[in-house]
Amino acid sequence: MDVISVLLVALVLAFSVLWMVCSFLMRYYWVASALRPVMEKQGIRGSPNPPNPIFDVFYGKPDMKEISHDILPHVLPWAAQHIKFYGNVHLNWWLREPRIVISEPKIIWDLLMKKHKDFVKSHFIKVFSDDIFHKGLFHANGEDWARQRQIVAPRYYIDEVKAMVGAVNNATSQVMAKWEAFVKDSGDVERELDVQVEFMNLNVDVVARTTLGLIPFGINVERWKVRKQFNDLVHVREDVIVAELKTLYATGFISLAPLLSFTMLMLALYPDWQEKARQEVDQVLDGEVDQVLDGEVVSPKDVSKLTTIEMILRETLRLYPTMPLIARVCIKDTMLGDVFIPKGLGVSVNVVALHHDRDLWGDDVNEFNPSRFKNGTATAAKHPMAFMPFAYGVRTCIGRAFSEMQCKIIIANILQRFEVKLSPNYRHHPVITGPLIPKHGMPVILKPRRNF
Ligand code: HEM
Repeated sequence: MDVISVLLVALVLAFSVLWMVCSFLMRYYWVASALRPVMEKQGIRGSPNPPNPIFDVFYGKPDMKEISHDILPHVLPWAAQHIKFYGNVHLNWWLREPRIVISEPKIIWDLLMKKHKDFVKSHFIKVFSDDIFHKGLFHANGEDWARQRQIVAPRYYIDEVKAMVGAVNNATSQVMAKWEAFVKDSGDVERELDVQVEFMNLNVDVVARTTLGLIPFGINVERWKVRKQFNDLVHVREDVIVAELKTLYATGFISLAPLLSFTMLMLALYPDWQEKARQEVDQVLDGEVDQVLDGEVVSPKDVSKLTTIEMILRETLRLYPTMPLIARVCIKDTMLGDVFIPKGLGVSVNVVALHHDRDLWGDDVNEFNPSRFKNGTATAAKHPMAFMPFAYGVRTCIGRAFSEMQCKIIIANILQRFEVKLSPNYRHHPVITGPLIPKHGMPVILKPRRNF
Protein backbone atom coordinates (compact mmCIF):
# COMPACT_ATOMS: atom_id res chain seq x y z
CA MET A 1 0.00 0.00 0.00
CA ASP A 2 1.35 3.45 -0.84
CA VAL A 3 1.43 6.34 1.65
CA ILE A 4 -1.72 8.00 0.31
CA SER A 5 -3.75 4.80 0.70
CA VAL A 6 -2.51 4.35 4.29
CA LEU A 7 -3.42 7.97 5.06
CA LEU A 8 -6.86 7.49 3.53
CA VAL A 9 -7.55 4.33 5.58
CA ALA A 10 -6.34 6.08 8.75
CA LEU A 11 -8.58 9.05 7.99
CA VAL A 12 -11.64 6.86 7.45
CA LEU A 13 -10.90 4.94 10.67
CA ALA A 14 -10.43 8.16 12.67
CA PHE A 15 -13.65 9.59 11.26
CA SER A 16 -15.59 6.41 12.12
CA VAL A 17 -14.32 6.42 15.71
CA LEU A 18 -15.16 10.13 16.07
CA TRP A 19 -18.64 9.49 14.67
CA MET A 20 -19.23 6.63 17.13
CA VAL A 21 -18.04 8.69 20.10
CA CYS A 22 -20.23 11.65 19.06
CA SER A 23 -23.35 9.51 18.61
CA PHE A 24 -22.73 7.86 21.96
CA LEU A 25 -22.37 11.22 23.70
CA MET A 26 -25.35 12.61 21.85
CA ARG A 27 -27.57 9.64 22.65
CA TYR A 28 -26.59 8.99 26.23
CA TYR A 29 -25.52 12.37 27.61
CA TRP A 30 -26.83 15.30 25.66
CA VAL A 31 -30.29 13.83 24.94
CA ALA A 32 -30.52 12.44 28.47
CA SER A 33 -29.71 15.75 30.14
CA ALA A 34 -32.02 17.68 27.82
CA LEU A 35 -35.06 15.45 28.34
CA ARG A 36 -35.12 15.27 32.10
CA PRO A 37 -35.86 18.97 32.77
CA VAL A 38 -38.70 18.86 30.21
CA MET A 39 -40.41 16.22 32.33
CA GLU A 40 -39.57 17.83 35.65
CA LYS A 41 -41.15 21.10 34.52
CA GLN A 42 -44.41 19.15 34.15
CA GLY A 43 -44.09 17.88 37.71
CA ILE A 44 -42.95 14.39 36.71
CA ARG A 45 -40.18 13.27 39.01
CA GLY A 46 -38.19 10.17 39.82
CA SER A 47 -34.67 8.74 40.13
CA PRO A 48 -32.18 11.59 39.97
CA ASN A 49 -29.45 9.47 38.44
CA PRO A 50 -28.74 6.48 36.28
CA PRO A 51 -27.73 3.63 36.40
CA ASN A 52 -31.06 2.03 36.73
CA PRO A 53 -31.55 -0.03 39.87
CA ILE A 54 -33.51 -2.56 37.82
CA PHE A 55 -30.34 -4.63 37.80
CA ASP A 56 -30.40 -4.93 41.58
CA VAL A 57 -33.06 -7.54 41.23
CA PHE A 58 -30.97 -9.86 39.13
CA TYR A 59 -28.31 -10.99 41.54
CA GLY A 60 -27.65 -11.51 45.20
CA LYS A 61 -31.08 -10.64 46.53
CA PRO A 62 -32.49 -12.84 49.30
CA ASP A 63 -35.66 -14.89 48.73
CA MET A 64 -38.96 -13.41 49.84
CA LYS A 65 -39.48 -14.08 53.54
CA GLU A 66 -42.83 -15.72 52.99
CA ILE A 67 -44.98 -16.82 50.07
CA SER A 68 -46.74 -13.53 49.42
CA HIS A 69 -48.21 -12.36 46.13
CA ASP A 70 -47.33 -8.75 46.97
CA ILE A 71 -44.34 -8.98 44.66
CA LEU A 72 -43.78 -5.41 43.38
CA PRO A 73 -41.47 -4.35 46.26
CA HIS A 74 -39.46 -7.52 45.66
CA VAL A 75 -39.17 -7.61 41.86
CA LEU A 76 -39.05 -3.86 41.16
CA PRO A 77 -38.17 -2.19 44.49
CA TRP A 78 -37.36 1.17 42.86
CA ALA A 79 -40.81 1.22 41.20
CA ALA A 80 -42.56 0.47 44.49
CA GLN A 81 -40.66 3.41 46.05
CA HIS A 82 -41.30 5.76 43.13
CA ILE A 83 -45.02 5.03 43.05
CA LYS A 84 -45.18 5.81 46.76
CA PHE A 85 -43.33 9.13 46.41
CA TYR A 86 -44.13 10.31 42.87
CA GLY A 87 -47.30 8.44 41.80
CA ASN A 88 -48.24 6.24 38.83
CA VAL A 89 -46.25 8.31 36.32
CA HIS A 90 -42.61 8.79 37.29
CA LEU A 91 -39.15 9.18 35.80
CA ASN A 92 -36.53 6.49 35.65
CA TRP A 93 -33.51 5.43 33.60
CA TRP A 94 -32.42 2.39 31.67
CA LEU A 95 -28.68 2.91 31.76
CA ARG A 96 -28.47 6.37 30.13
CA GLU A 97 -31.87 6.11 28.46
CA PRO A 98 -34.28 8.40 30.33
CA ARG A 99 -37.82 7.12 30.47
CA ILE A 100 -41.10 7.58 32.22
CA VAL A 101 -42.70 4.57 33.83
CA ILE A 102 -46.48 4.40 33.86
CA SER A 103 -49.12 2.24 35.51
CA GLU A 104 -52.07 4.54 34.85
CA PRO A 105 -54.68 2.85 32.57
CA LYS A 106 -55.77 6.06 30.80
CA ILE A 107 -52.19 6.92 29.81
CA ILE A 108 -51.47 3.32 28.83
CA TRP A 109 -54.50 3.49 26.54
CA ASP A 110 -53.03 6.53 24.77
CA LEU A 111 -49.61 4.89 24.46
CA LEU A 112 -50.74 1.53 23.06
CA MET A 113 -53.93 2.47 21.21
CA LYS A 114 -54.39 6.15 20.37
CA LYS A 115 -50.80 7.32 19.86
CA HIS A 116 -49.04 4.06 19.05
CA LYS A 117 -47.62 5.50 15.81
CA ASP A 118 -45.53 7.98 17.82
CA PHE A 119 -43.64 5.15 19.57
CA VAL A 120 -41.35 2.27 18.57
CA LYS A 121 -39.68 -0.63 20.37
CA SER A 122 -36.79 0.47 22.55
CA HIS A 123 -33.22 0.27 21.29
CA PHE A 124 -32.20 -0.78 24.81
CA ILE A 125 -34.34 -3.93 24.68
CA LYS A 126 -32.82 -4.85 21.32
CA VAL A 127 -29.29 -4.56 22.61
CA PHE A 128 -30.05 -6.95 25.45
CA SER A 129 -32.07 -9.58 23.67
CA ASP A 130 -31.26 -9.44 19.99
CA ASP A 131 -29.40 -12.71 20.19
CA ILE A 132 -32.63 -14.35 21.33
CA PHE A 133 -35.18 -12.65 19.16
CA HIS A 134 -32.87 -12.02 16.26
CA LYS A 135 -34.55 -9.75 13.73
CA GLY A 136 -38.08 -11.12 14.07
CA LEU A 137 -41.48 -9.58 14.62
CA PHE A 138 -41.02 -8.93 18.33
CA HIS A 139 -38.36 -6.29 17.70
CA ALA A 140 -39.19 -5.00 14.26
CA ASN A 141 -40.43 -1.45 13.71
CA GLY A 142 -42.21 0.51 10.96
CA GLU A 143 -42.84 -1.09 7.59
CA ASP A 144 -40.64 -4.05 8.43
CA TRP A 145 -42.88 -4.82 11.43
CA ALA A 146 -46.12 -4.35 9.44
CA ARG A 147 -44.91 -6.77 6.75
CA GLN A 148 -43.82 -9.42 9.24
CA ARG A 149 -47.01 -9.10 11.31
CA GLN A 150 -49.14 -9.52 8.21
CA ILE A 151 -47.41 -12.82 7.50
CA VAL A 152 -47.13 -14.34 10.97
CA ALA A 153 -50.22 -13.13 12.91
CA PRO A 154 -52.87 -14.90 10.75
CA ARG A 155 -51.18 -18.22 11.55
CA TYR A 156 -52.35 -17.71 15.14
CA TYR A 157 -55.98 -16.76 14.43
CA ILE A 158 -58.51 -18.80 16.34
CA ASP A 159 -59.24 -21.42 13.65
CA GLU A 160 -55.54 -22.04 13.11
CA VAL A 161 -55.10 -22.41 16.86
CA LYS A 162 -57.92 -24.97 17.03
CA ALA A 163 -56.08 -27.00 14.41
CA MET A 164 -53.08 -27.18 16.77
CA VAL A 165 -55.00 -28.81 19.64
CA GLY A 166 -54.03 -32.32 18.51
CA ALA A 167 -50.32 -31.48 18.41
CA VAL A 168 -50.43 -29.95 21.90
CA ASN A 169 -52.33 -32.98 23.24
CA ASN A 170 -49.82 -35.38 21.78
CA ALA A 171 -46.80 -33.55 23.14
CA THR A 172 -48.44 -33.19 26.56
CA SER A 173 -49.55 -36.83 26.75
CA GLN A 174 -45.99 -37.98 26.21
CA VAL A 175 -44.75 -35.77 29.03
CA MET A 176 -47.52 -36.99 31.36
CA ALA A 177 -46.57 -40.60 30.68
CA LYS A 178 -42.94 -39.69 31.41
CA TRP A 179 -43.92 -38.07 34.72
CA GLU A 180 -45.96 -41.12 35.75
CA ALA A 181 -43.02 -43.38 34.97
CA PHE A 182 -40.75 -41.02 36.91
CA VAL A 183 -42.87 -41.43 40.07
CA LYS A 184 -43.30 -45.16 39.50
CA ASP A 185 -39.51 -45.64 39.22
CA SER A 186 -39.07 -44.25 42.74
CA GLY A 187 -41.24 -47.07 44.14
CA ASP A 188 -43.05 -44.39 46.12
CA VAL A 189 -46.58 -43.02 45.77
CA GLU A 190 -45.35 -39.51 45.08
CA ARG A 191 -42.17 -37.77 43.95
CA GLU A 192 -40.69 -34.28 43.68
CA LEU A 193 -40.10 -32.78 40.25
CA ASP A 194 -38.94 -29.32 39.11
CA VAL A 195 -41.72 -28.65 36.64
CA GLN A 196 -40.21 -25.40 35.31
CA VAL A 197 -37.53 -27.31 33.43
CA GLU A 198 -40.15 -29.79 32.23
CA PHE A 199 -42.38 -27.02 30.90
CA MET A 200 -39.46 -25.48 29.00
CA ASN A 201 -38.79 -28.76 27.23
CA LEU A 202 -42.48 -29.36 26.59
CA ASN A 203 -42.83 -25.92 25.03
CA VAL A 204 -39.90 -26.46 22.72
CA ASP A 205 -41.58 -29.65 21.58
CA VAL A 206 -44.97 -27.96 21.10
CA VAL A 207 -43.46 -25.06 19.15
CA ALA A 208 -41.60 -27.53 16.93
CA ARG A 209 -44.81 -29.47 16.23
CA THR A 210 -46.92 -26.37 15.57
CA THR A 211 -44.64 -23.62 14.29
CA LEU A 212 -42.64 -25.57 11.75
CA GLY A 213 -45.92 -26.39 10.03
CA LEU A 214 -46.82 -22.71 9.93
CA ILE A 215 -43.74 -21.38 8.27
CA PRO A 216 -44.32 -22.13 4.63
CA PHE A 217 -41.46 -24.36 3.64
CA GLY A 218 -41.45 -26.03 0.24
CA ILE A 219 -42.41 -29.46 1.57
CA ASN A 220 -45.61 -28.11 3.07
CA VAL A 221 -47.48 -28.41 -0.24
CA GLU A 222 -50.99 -27.82 1.03
CA ARG A 223 -49.89 -24.38 2.13
CA TRP A 224 -48.51 -23.38 -1.24
CA LYS A 225 -50.72 -20.30 -1.28
CA VAL A 226 -49.26 -19.06 1.95
CA ARG A 227 -45.84 -19.79 0.57
CA LYS A 228 -46.52 -17.65 -2.46
CA GLN A 229 -47.82 -14.83 -0.30
CA PHE A 230 -44.77 -15.15 1.90
CA ASN A 231 -42.46 -15.09 -1.11
CA ASP A 232 -44.19 -12.09 -2.59
CA LEU A 233 -44.07 -10.14 0.60
CA VAL A 234 -40.57 -10.74 1.81
CA HIS A 235 -38.83 -12.27 -1.20
CA VAL A 236 -38.08 -15.16 1.12
CA ARG A 237 -34.59 -15.13 2.41
CA GLU A 238 -33.22 -17.71 4.77
CA ASP A 239 -32.35 -15.15 7.43
CA VAL A 240 -35.94 -13.86 7.47
CA ILE A 241 -37.33 -17.34 8.09
CA VAL A 242 -34.71 -18.01 10.74
CA ALA A 243 -35.55 -14.69 12.41
CA GLU A 244 -39.24 -15.53 12.56
CA LEU A 245 -38.67 -19.07 13.76
CA LYS A 246 -36.31 -17.86 16.46
CA THR A 247 -38.88 -15.32 17.59
CA LEU A 248 -41.67 -17.87 17.79
CA TYR A 249 -39.47 -20.42 19.53
CA ALA A 250 -38.18 -17.83 21.98
CA THR A 251 -41.58 -16.34 22.81
CA GLY A 252 -43.15 -19.78 23.27
CA PHE A 253 -40.21 -21.07 25.28
CA ILE A 254 -39.68 -17.96 27.40
CA SER A 255 -43.25 -17.00 28.19
CA LEU A 256 -45.21 -20.21 28.67
CA ALA A 257 -42.91 -22.06 31.08
CA PRO A 258 -43.11 -19.31 33.76
CA LEU A 259 -46.89 -19.02 33.45
CA LEU A 260 -47.33 -22.79 33.78
CA SER A 261 -44.86 -22.91 36.68
CA PHE A 262 -46.61 -20.17 38.64
CA THR A 263 -49.96 -21.86 37.92
CA MET A 264 -48.59 -25.05 39.51
CA LEU A 265 -47.63 -22.95 42.52
CA MET A 266 -51.20 -21.65 42.79
CA LEU A 267 -52.70 -25.14 42.43
CA ALA A 268 -50.38 -26.39 45.17
CA LEU A 269 -51.08 -23.42 47.48
CA TYR A 270 -54.84 -23.48 47.00
CA PRO A 271 -56.03 -27.13 47.10
CA ASP A 272 -59.68 -26.03 47.01
CA TRP A 273 -59.15 -24.43 43.62
CA GLN A 274 -57.11 -27.43 42.50
CA GLU A 275 -59.97 -29.76 43.39
CA LYS A 276 -62.56 -27.50 41.74
CA ALA A 277 -60.53 -27.43 38.54
CA ARG A 278 -60.01 -31.20 38.65
CA GLN A 279 -63.73 -31.85 39.02
CA GLU A 280 -64.30 -29.66 35.98
CA VAL A 281 -61.68 -31.57 34.00
CA ASP A 282 -63.17 -34.93 35.00
CA GLN A 283 -66.60 -33.73 34.00
CA VAL A 284 -65.53 -32.20 30.69
CA LEU A 285 -63.29 -35.11 29.72
CA ASP A 286 -65.69 -37.66 31.10
CA GLY A 287 -63.02 -39.76 32.81
CA GLU A 288 -61.06 -40.45 29.64
CA VAL A 289 -57.79 -40.78 31.51
CA ASP A 290 -56.83 -44.13 29.98
CA GLN A 291 -57.17 -42.82 26.46
CA VAL A 292 -54.83 -39.92 27.03
CA LEU A 293 -51.84 -41.78 25.71
CA ASP A 294 -53.54 -41.99 22.33
CA GLY A 295 -53.68 -38.19 22.23
CA GLU A 296 -56.57 -36.03 20.99
CA VAL A 297 -58.33 -36.25 24.34
CA VAL A 298 -58.97 -32.57 24.92
CA SER A 299 -60.93 -31.41 21.88
CA PRO A 300 -61.21 -27.76 20.82
CA LYS A 301 -64.78 -27.84 22.21
CA ASP A 302 -63.50 -29.14 25.56
CA VAL A 303 -60.97 -26.31 25.75
CA SER A 304 -63.72 -23.69 25.81
CA LYS A 305 -65.49 -25.55 28.64
CA LEU A 306 -62.49 -25.44 30.97
CA THR A 307 -63.58 -22.15 32.51
CA THR A 308 -62.22 -22.76 36.03
CA ILE A 309 -58.75 -23.43 34.62
CA GLU A 310 -59.14 -20.30 32.50
CA MET A 311 -59.89 -18.20 35.60
CA ILE A 312 -56.97 -19.75 37.47
CA LEU A 313 -54.61 -18.98 34.57
CA ARG A 314 -55.82 -15.37 34.38
CA GLU A 315 -55.48 -14.80 38.10
CA THR A 316 -51.98 -16.30 37.96
CA LEU A 317 -51.09 -13.97 35.07
CA ARG A 318 -52.45 -11.03 37.04
CA LEU A 319 -50.33 -11.76 40.11
CA TYR A 320 -47.27 -12.96 38.14
CA PRO A 321 -47.41 -11.26 34.70
CA THR A 322 -44.97 -13.04 32.41
CA MET A 323 -44.11 -9.80 30.59
CA PRO A 324 -43.68 -7.39 33.51
CA LEU A 325 -42.59 -4.33 31.52
CA ILE A 326 -43.62 -3.14 28.06
CA ALA A 327 -41.17 -0.67 26.63
CA ARG A 328 -41.29 1.93 23.87
CA VAL A 329 -39.35 4.99 22.73
CA CYS A 330 -41.02 8.17 21.50
CA ILE A 331 -40.14 9.10 17.90
CA LYS A 332 -42.21 12.28 17.63
CA ASP A 333 -43.12 14.99 20.16
CA THR A 334 -46.56 13.97 21.41
CA MET A 335 -49.00 13.94 24.33
CA LEU A 336 -49.99 11.00 26.54
CA GLY A 337 -53.00 12.19 28.50
CA ASP A 338 -51.95 15.62 29.81
CA VAL A 339 -48.26 14.77 29.72
CA PHE A 340 -46.02 16.16 26.97
CA ILE A 341 -43.62 13.45 25.76
CA PRO A 342 -40.57 14.76 23.86
CA LYS A 343 -39.02 12.78 21.02
CA GLY A 344 -36.33 10.44 22.35
CA LEU A 345 -37.93 9.78 25.73
CA GLY A 346 -38.53 6.14 26.66
CA VAL A 347 -41.86 5.01 28.08
CA SER A 348 -42.39 1.80 30.04
CA VAL A 349 -45.67 0.28 31.15
CA ASN A 350 -45.18 -1.31 34.56
CA VAL A 351 -47.55 -4.27 34.25
CA VAL A 352 -46.68 -5.64 37.71
CA ALA A 353 -47.70 -2.33 39.33
CA LEU A 354 -50.86 -2.12 37.22
CA HIS A 355 -51.89 -5.67 38.18
CA HIS A 356 -51.20 -4.98 41.88
CA ASP A 357 -52.87 -1.58 42.11
CA ARG A 358 -55.23 -1.59 45.09
CA ASP A 359 -57.29 1.28 43.66
CA LEU A 360 -58.05 -0.80 40.58
CA TRP A 361 -58.40 -4.28 42.06
CA GLY A 362 -59.71 -3.66 45.56
CA ASP A 363 -58.47 -4.59 49.02
CA ASP A 364 -57.92 -8.25 48.12
CA VAL A 365 -55.45 -7.17 45.40
CA ASN A 366 -52.68 -9.44 46.70
CA GLU A 367 -54.90 -12.45 47.25
CA PHE A 368 -55.42 -15.30 44.82
CA ASN A 369 -59.04 -15.01 43.81
CA PRO A 370 -59.78 -16.46 40.34
CA SER A 371 -63.49 -15.66 40.81
CA ARG A 372 -62.79 -12.05 39.94
CA PHE A 373 -62.54 -13.24 36.31
CA LYS A 374 -65.84 -15.15 36.30
CA ASN A 375 -67.39 -12.59 33.94
CA GLY A 376 -64.32 -12.22 31.75
CA THR A 377 -61.40 -9.80 31.88
CA ALA A 378 -63.01 -6.45 31.04
CA THR A 379 -65.01 -6.20 34.27
CA ALA A 380 -62.56 -7.89 36.62
CA ALA A 381 -61.22 -4.53 37.84
CA LYS A 382 -62.37 -0.92 37.91
CA HIS A 383 -60.83 -0.19 34.49
CA PRO A 384 -60.97 -2.52 31.44
CA MET A 385 -57.26 -1.95 30.81
CA ALA A 386 -56.21 -2.88 34.35
CA PHE A 387 -55.48 -6.43 33.15
CA MET A 388 -53.03 -6.57 30.28
CA PRO A 389 -50.69 -9.58 30.36
CA PHE A 390 -50.72 -9.75 26.55
CA ALA A 391 -50.63 -5.95 26.02
CA TYR A 392 -53.16 -4.12 23.84
CA GLY A 393 -53.31 -2.41 20.48
CA VAL A 394 -51.59 -3.11 17.20
CA ARG A 395 -48.66 -4.85 18.89
CA THR A 396 -50.75 -7.06 21.11
CA CYS A 397 -49.39 -10.59 21.53
CA ILE A 398 -50.09 -12.72 18.47
CA GLY A 399 -49.74 -15.88 20.57
CA ARG A 400 -52.51 -15.08 23.05
CA ALA A 401 -55.16 -17.56 21.85
CA PHE A 402 -52.47 -20.19 21.28
CA SER A 403 -51.03 -19.69 24.78
CA GLU A 404 -54.43 -19.88 26.45
CA MET A 405 -55.32 -23.04 24.56
CA GLN A 406 -51.97 -24.69 25.22
CA CYS A 407 -51.91 -23.87 28.94
CA LYS A 408 -55.47 -25.09 29.43
CA ILE A 409 -54.66 -28.42 27.78
CA ILE A 410 -51.46 -28.89 29.76
CA ILE A 411 -53.05 -28.03 33.12
CA ALA A 412 -56.09 -30.22 32.33
CA ASN A 413 -53.78 -33.14 31.55
CA ILE A 414 -51.85 -32.62 34.78
CA LEU A 415 -54.99 -32.41 36.93
CA GLN A 416 -56.42 -35.46 35.25
CA ARG A 417 -53.32 -37.48 36.11
CA PHE A 418 -51.84 -36.00 39.29
CA GLU A 419 -52.47 -34.37 42.61
CA VAL A 420 -50.05 -31.48 43.10
CA LYS A 421 -48.48 -30.40 46.40
CA LEU A 422 -45.84 -27.79 47.16
CA SER A 423 -42.37 -29.14 47.82
CA PRO A 424 -40.62 -28.08 51.04
CA ASN A 425 -37.69 -27.23 48.72
CA TYR A 426 -39.63 -24.46 46.97
CA ARG A 427 -38.09 -21.00 47.52
CA HIS A 428 -40.28 -18.01 46.74
CA HIS A 429 -38.20 -15.68 44.60
CA PRO A 430 -39.94 -14.25 41.55
CA VAL A 431 -37.38 -12.34 39.51
CA ILE A 432 -37.37 -10.32 36.29
CA THR A 433 -34.87 -11.58 33.76
CA GLY A 434 -36.84 -10.11 30.85
CA PRO A 435 -39.86 -12.29 31.65
CA LEU A 436 -40.91 -12.80 35.27
CA ILE A 437 -39.73 -16.23 36.37
CA PRO A 438 -39.40 -18.25 39.59
CA LYS A 439 -35.67 -17.86 40.23
CA HIS A 440 -35.14 -21.26 41.88
CA GLY A 441 -37.45 -23.25 39.61
CA MET A 442 -40.73 -24.82 40.65
CA PRO A 443 -40.25 -28.05 42.59
CA VAL A 444 -43.63 -29.67 43.31
CA ILE A 445 -44.67 -33.09 44.58
CA LEU A 446 -46.63 -35.13 42.08
CA LYS A 447 -48.92 -37.95 43.22
CA PRO A 448 -50.42 -39.95 40.35
CA ARG A 449 -54.17 -40.44 40.64
CA ARG A 450 -54.34 -43.87 39.09
CA ASN A 451 -52.84 -46.96 40.64
CA PHE A 452 -50.06 -48.65 38.75
C1 HEM B 1 -47.92 -16.55 28.67
C2 HEM B 1 -47.77 -16.37 27.40
C3 HEM B 1 -47.49 -15.06 26.75
C4 HEM B 1 -47.55 -13.80 27.24
C5 HEM B 1 -47.92 -13.36 28.65
C6 HEM B 1 -47.19 -12.90 26.16
C7 HEM B 1 -47.17 -11.52 26.27
C8 HEM B 1 -46.84 -10.67 25.25
C9 HEM B 1 -46.82 -9.24 25.35
C10 HEM B 1 -47.11 -8.45 26.61
C11 HEM B 1 -46.46 -8.75 24.14
C12 HEM B 1 -46.30 -7.28 23.75
C13 HEM B 1 -44.88 -6.86 23.95
C14 HEM B 1 -44.70 -5.40 23.61
O1 HEM B 1 -45.61 -4.75 23.10
O2 HEM B 1 -43.60 -4.90 23.84
C15 HEM B 1 -46.26 -9.88 23.25
C16 HEM B 1 -45.88 -9.78 21.93
C17 HEM B 1 -45.63 -10.86 21.13
N1 HEM B 1 -45.84 -12.18 21.43
FE1 HEM B 1 -46.51 -12.90 23.19
N2 HEM B 1 -46.91 -13.64 25.05
C18 HEM B 1 -47.08 -14.96 25.35
C19 HEM B 1 -46.92 -16.03 24.50
C20 HEM B 1 -46.57 -15.96 23.19
C21 HEM B 1 -46.41 -17.09 22.30
C22 HEM B 1 -46.64 -18.54 22.67
C23 HEM B 1 -46.01 -16.60 21.10
C24 HEM B 1 -45.69 -17.39 19.85
C25 HEM B 1 -46.58 -17.68 19.03
C26 HEM B 1 -45.93 -15.15 21.22
C27 HEM B 1 -45.54 -14.30 20.22
C28 HEM B 1 -45.47 -12.94 20.35
C29 HEM B 1 -44.98 -12.06 19.29
C30 HEM B 1 -44.45 -12.50 17.94
C31 HEM B 1 -45.09 -10.76 19.78
C32 HEM B 1 -44.71 -9.48 19.05
C33 HEM B 1 -45.94 -8.95 18.34
C34 HEM B 1 -45.70 -7.61 17.66
O3 HEM B 1 -44.84 -6.87 18.09
O4 HEM B 1 -46.41 -7.34 16.69
N3 HEM B 1 -46.27 -14.81 22.50
N4 HEM B 1 -46.49 -11.04 23.95
